[in-house]
Amino acid sequence: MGIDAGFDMVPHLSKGAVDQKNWQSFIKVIKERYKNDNLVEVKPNYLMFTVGERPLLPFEGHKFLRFSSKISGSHGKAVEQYIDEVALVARLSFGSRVRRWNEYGDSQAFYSWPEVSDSIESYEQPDEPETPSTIAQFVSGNDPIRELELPLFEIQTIPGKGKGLVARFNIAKGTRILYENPLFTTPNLSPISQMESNIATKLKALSKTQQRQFLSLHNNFPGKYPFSGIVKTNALPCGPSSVIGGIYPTICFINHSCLSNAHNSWNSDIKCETIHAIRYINAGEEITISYDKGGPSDPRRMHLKDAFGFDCNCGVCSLSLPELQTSDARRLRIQHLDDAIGDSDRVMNRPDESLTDCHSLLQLLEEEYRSDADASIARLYYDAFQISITHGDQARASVFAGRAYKSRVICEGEDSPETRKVKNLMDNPAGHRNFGASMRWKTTKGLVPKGLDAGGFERWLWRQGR
Ligand SMILES: C[S@@+](CC[C@H](N)C(=O)[O-])C[C@H]1O[C@@H](n2cnc3c(N)ncnc32)[C@H](O)[C@@H]1O
Repeated sequence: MGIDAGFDMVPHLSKGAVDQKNWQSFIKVIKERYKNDNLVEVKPNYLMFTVGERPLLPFEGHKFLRFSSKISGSHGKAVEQYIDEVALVARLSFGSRVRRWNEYGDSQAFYSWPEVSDSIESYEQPDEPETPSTIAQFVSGNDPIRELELPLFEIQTIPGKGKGLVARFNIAKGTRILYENPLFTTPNLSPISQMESNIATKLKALSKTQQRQFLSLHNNFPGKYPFSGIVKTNALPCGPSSVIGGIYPTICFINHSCLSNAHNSWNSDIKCETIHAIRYINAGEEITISYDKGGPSDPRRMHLKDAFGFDCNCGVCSLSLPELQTSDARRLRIQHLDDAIGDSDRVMNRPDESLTDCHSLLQLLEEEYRSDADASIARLYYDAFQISITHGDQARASVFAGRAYKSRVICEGEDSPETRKVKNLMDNPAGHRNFGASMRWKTTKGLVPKGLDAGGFERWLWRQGR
């Protein structure tokens, strides 16, 4: 039996410099205090008090919600003493943000247990470093530009490309830059005369302002079918393999780059196209998305010419010949690995090879796209999830789904149906339809190892050295 007791940090700390500095000083004091105490262990990402329910203090303060344990048994007194001491030091650093509570006392715990256990799970893997977009955000962790809801971009003329969107402020990775309902959606109809009359009918149903917005969009295919030309130049598919295209008043001004800094995605719940920054974008920089699916430069440029009617002059297409050859070789290998990973026979019969391919693909994506490959990386981690869960490995599957979730949040946001799907699978990997097809790698979710350093964790995750 026994009672739960501890303290919560309310509100929790931000990623801002002030909170982080205070947390580091707090951790330093705690480390110093317990440096000769063999019940307090220093792990790669947290301090562990090896009494009671083994409460932890993470090194990343923004993740911390609660320090607590059940106070019972022969160690009861010792646990209580640790909680008292740590709470006292925390109070000196964070004042009334430190809220003491116990199960039978007057003061209640602030956070729910699922929130706390999610936060504790996140201690295992450190976050990627982020670059704040303003000084205020650097100091306090809050983003005043977002709070004031200022538009993050303006439409400007871009040399050689017509109009385009340019960032007005520094934009942090993962920021939703804008989202828009389509003016209308349309399938790609044939013959083109039918397409033209279908669009004309849709246009009639729009307001005058919306009609003007449509007619002001660029047309790379002028001639007998002007409406179809505008649609061909500007439509974005409503979903990765959708044959329906959407036309947007602002999003259609975003130009293409083969190494884009933003990602477009159709959110079927809110019926909007969303644009997210997939890397840090500097104020004054052009915001770009990718109109195609990658691949080496010749077929890629041919596709852009055929489908959208322009010769791409982006940074990748303008590389020197040796650099372009290196990029092409990587992109070709990316395509081959992608195809090999999709082979379901291999997933079933030689899953270790499929997983090794996922790992190689991850490294290639990071080399070719640097940190800007979140959409491809989300897909890759989802593939690794599927390989693991097909063979009953819930532990690795939950980690892969967690990583797919993080990447989806960056390029689509928390409210995307795809993001929610991978989040559910992270919590309940066995809920996937392939679970149980084989039990060759059977594990439970609780078997994710704890306390490994980053290299050791990756070797475990990718089943290396087995
Ligand atoms: C959807 S529109 C983008 C907005 C367009 N720039 C405008 O002025 O309305 C697509 C067209 O923009 C131009 N464009 C987009 N990306 C480009 C690039 N990387 N290089 C050259 N032209 C580009 C091409 O004319 C393309 O057909």
